[in-house]
Amino acid sequence: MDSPAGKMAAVRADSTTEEKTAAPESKPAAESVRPKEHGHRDKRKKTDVADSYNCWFKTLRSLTANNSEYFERHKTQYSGRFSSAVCVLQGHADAIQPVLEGFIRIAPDFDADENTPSNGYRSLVKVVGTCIRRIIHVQRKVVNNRDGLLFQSKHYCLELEAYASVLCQLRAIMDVAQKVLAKSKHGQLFPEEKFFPEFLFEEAESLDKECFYGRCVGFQFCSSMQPIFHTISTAMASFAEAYSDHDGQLTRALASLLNSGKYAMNPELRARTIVSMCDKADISFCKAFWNITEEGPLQHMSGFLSSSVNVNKVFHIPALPFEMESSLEDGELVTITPPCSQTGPGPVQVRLICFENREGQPEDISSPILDQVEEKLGTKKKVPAPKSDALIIHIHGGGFVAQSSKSHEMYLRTWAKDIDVPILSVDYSLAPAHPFPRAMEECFFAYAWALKNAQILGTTAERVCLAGDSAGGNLCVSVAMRAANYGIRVPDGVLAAYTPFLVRYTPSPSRLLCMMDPLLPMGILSRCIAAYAGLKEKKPGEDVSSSSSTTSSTPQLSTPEHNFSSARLVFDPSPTEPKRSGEGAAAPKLLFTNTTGGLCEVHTPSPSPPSGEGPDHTDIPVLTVETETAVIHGKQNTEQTVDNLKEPHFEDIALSPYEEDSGDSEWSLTDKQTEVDSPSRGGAGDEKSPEEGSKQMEKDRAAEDDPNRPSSLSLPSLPSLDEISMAISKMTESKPEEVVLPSEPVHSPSSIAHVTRYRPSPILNNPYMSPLLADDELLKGLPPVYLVPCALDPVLDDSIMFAQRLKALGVPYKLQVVEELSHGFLNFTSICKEARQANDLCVNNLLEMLGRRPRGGRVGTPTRKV
Ligand SMILES: CCCCCCCC/C=C\CCCCCCCC(=O)O[C@H]1CC[C@@]2(C)C(=CC[C@H]3[C@@H]4CC[C@H]([C@H](C)CCCC(C)C)[C@@]4(C)CC[C@@H]32)C1
Repeated sequence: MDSPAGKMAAVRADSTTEEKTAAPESKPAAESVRPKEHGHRDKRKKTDVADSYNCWFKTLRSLTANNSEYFERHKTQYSGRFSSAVCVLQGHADAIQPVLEGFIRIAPDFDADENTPSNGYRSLVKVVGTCIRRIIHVQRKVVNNRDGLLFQSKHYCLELEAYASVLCQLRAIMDVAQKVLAKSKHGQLFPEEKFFPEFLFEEAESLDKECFYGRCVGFQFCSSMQPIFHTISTAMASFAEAYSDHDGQLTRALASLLNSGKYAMNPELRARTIVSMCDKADISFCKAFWNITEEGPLQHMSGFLSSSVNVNKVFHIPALPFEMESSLEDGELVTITPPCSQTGPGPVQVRLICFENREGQPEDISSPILDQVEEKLGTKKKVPAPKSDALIIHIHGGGFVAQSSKSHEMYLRTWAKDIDVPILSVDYSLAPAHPFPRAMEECFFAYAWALKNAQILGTTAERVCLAGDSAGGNLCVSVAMRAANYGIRVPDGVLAAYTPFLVRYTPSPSRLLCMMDPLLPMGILSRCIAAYAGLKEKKPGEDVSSSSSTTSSTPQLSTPEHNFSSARLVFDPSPTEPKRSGEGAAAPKLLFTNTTGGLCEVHTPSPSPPSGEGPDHTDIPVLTVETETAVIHGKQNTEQTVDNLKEPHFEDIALSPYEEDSGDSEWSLTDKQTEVDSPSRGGAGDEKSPEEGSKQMEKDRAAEDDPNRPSSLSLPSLPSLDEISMAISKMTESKPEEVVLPSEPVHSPSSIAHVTRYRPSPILNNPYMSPLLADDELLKGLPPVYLVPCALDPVLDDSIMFAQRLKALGVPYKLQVVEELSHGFLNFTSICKEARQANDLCVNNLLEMLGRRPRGGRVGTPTRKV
């Protein structure tokens, strides 16, 4: 087998090829994989970015002045609210502009490599830019329509008020981001551990997040994602209500269908429900909602929306130890023992998906229904297709607490058809019933078993890769590290889409995006961490010093506090050597090796996991196949005239939630932000000199070189309430009516009580839980890693920092940042064009790992040269 170093040479980057071939079709990632430009083009680009931002702020000011003046003169039912909304949001815009410029200036220092201009600071800048442009769009519509008889004054007023609140909270988030920056070392997106910033969590948690879940939900993403987020958040709010009133997944699904109308009609009510649910709901709510497509009428969705496959079977890998050849020493055998942590040994449920029935696969593995149909149509192939030479082992996401191979079937079937390789997806046991390291052990066991038993999966497994999204990507990397550590064959590549690599309560600029993320709100993320780590959530006022592992200084993984069988099974987090064959091979009944090869004594039989907590693990000695039906199938100034304002300018892009995205490059800031230097900001014309901000930062950067200064980076501070009020009163004398919009970021005292749940714990230092914490030796064993994060995803920084580590260690990697899409985009491939393009990118990565030609001749040899 090729050594990782050998493979590295084979997959080394030729980003120019990639750019040329990928750009037209795969917009989401192509922008961020575009190589750095040089010379005059590069300079022009920097000026473009600076100009764009200047223009947006100028345009906003002009429109605000125009609308403000208009509504002062024309008194109508909503005129007061209009005046106050536009003035308040202008106040926030003025306050945020110098801060934004500061971030634009420092952001390039945090990129993983010069060809990938992406990190959490860039993302925050981008989000603020998008918000400003949406406000411009709404204001321009007001200017265009306000004199018309059919002018929907209430609608536009509510829109502007909503965006005023969003901008207000963005100010607060930028403020928290500055504090994160101040605690971070140069180039590091995560602050140092010794600065465990509880106060940051307090601030972050206490922000009023409702504005992000109402009518502006998902505003940061591309236009085609917005109806999706309106639907999901409506479903989430109605499910939350149904969840508290009913038991049973089906009744809840039906009740939420009935509730959905009111939440669809009332975005503010929806937002309140979601925010309150995120504060209060426990992990079982997430499980129930995230699994909604697995039961009831939605369970057949994938059948209609995705490709048909001939093989789609669920079976169990028996909990029996087996031996494998060592990849390190010829002839040596390594014993692979069944997963045993927490609940004792148990089988692992897997799903085999294959486009066609292949040689070696058991007879009954193809679909009887499909067989009958094909027989009738006379298309039935009597002879199975020959064995494939490749295998994909897939590990699904779901925050470690929910979902299964079934909920990810939609894109897996498409992969099975497009790549035409058997896919084995692992239904690992879920937290909190099965905390770390159970899932990792099961995935590793399934990986090793699949290598050993490849022939019955219809493959010779000459090329094998691991692929996972979100939490599943994390598990894939851990499995690959473990394979290297065990000395067994490592996969030929790992695909990790939007993956968390640091599963602990560490802030970062991109993580601040969870304050507004429709899928991964902060309250839910923190509960996923606690569930996976087996930590008990600390209730306000509760003393955890005696109850938890948090106070333990032992480096050993401590016992999770719930759902723990009486089996004394302790997982040693240190990456020790596995048991070699003949060194006391396991006796599966009572004594068996634990995950690291040490002997464990079982005192009680392993209980079956409760239903809904992962696969039903009854110990079965043979491979069993469950039959499941295979489904066949921008010069403007304040003197600008109204007419000018009505004219569409270069920055007048489609911003309405339901309007088609223009696809203009203005949308995609990342590629324009490559190496953004200090932009000259003299022309903005506002009292707060942005240059002051930049100079201040320059000083800070110089001071940063002083090794004796612990916190070195800082940005200009936000203007105070008084400054904002003065700015507002300068623009208008009118007082707000009815709605009082915040002129300073609002904190909600009710949620402060929940911050107590963020606390460090030794278990959160485990490298198999957080590969970013793995030592160099462990990471060096990894095969090429293909990272596909999303620019607007809370876990973006995880991939950026992981890529930085891999780069430093010489481990081949490829980093392609997907723009404008949310975390979980693979789940939206059948309903969103951009998600489909991003999926194509993942497919091409997989093809490449498997030694095949990429589809459409796109994507050359990608891995960055280190
Ligand atoms: C001060 C700073 C604070 C920082 C705080 C710390 C932050 C910690 C950060 C990282 C730690 C990592 C923790 C774990 C990460 C978990 C990652 C992870 O695995 O997350 C996945 C969780 C499931 C999900 C949300 C997802 C993707 C797709 C989603 C699915 C799409 C459609 C599905 C709907 C139910 C369909 C409904 C259809 C209809 C309208 C009825 C939906 C929403 C189900 C849930 C998934 C990502």
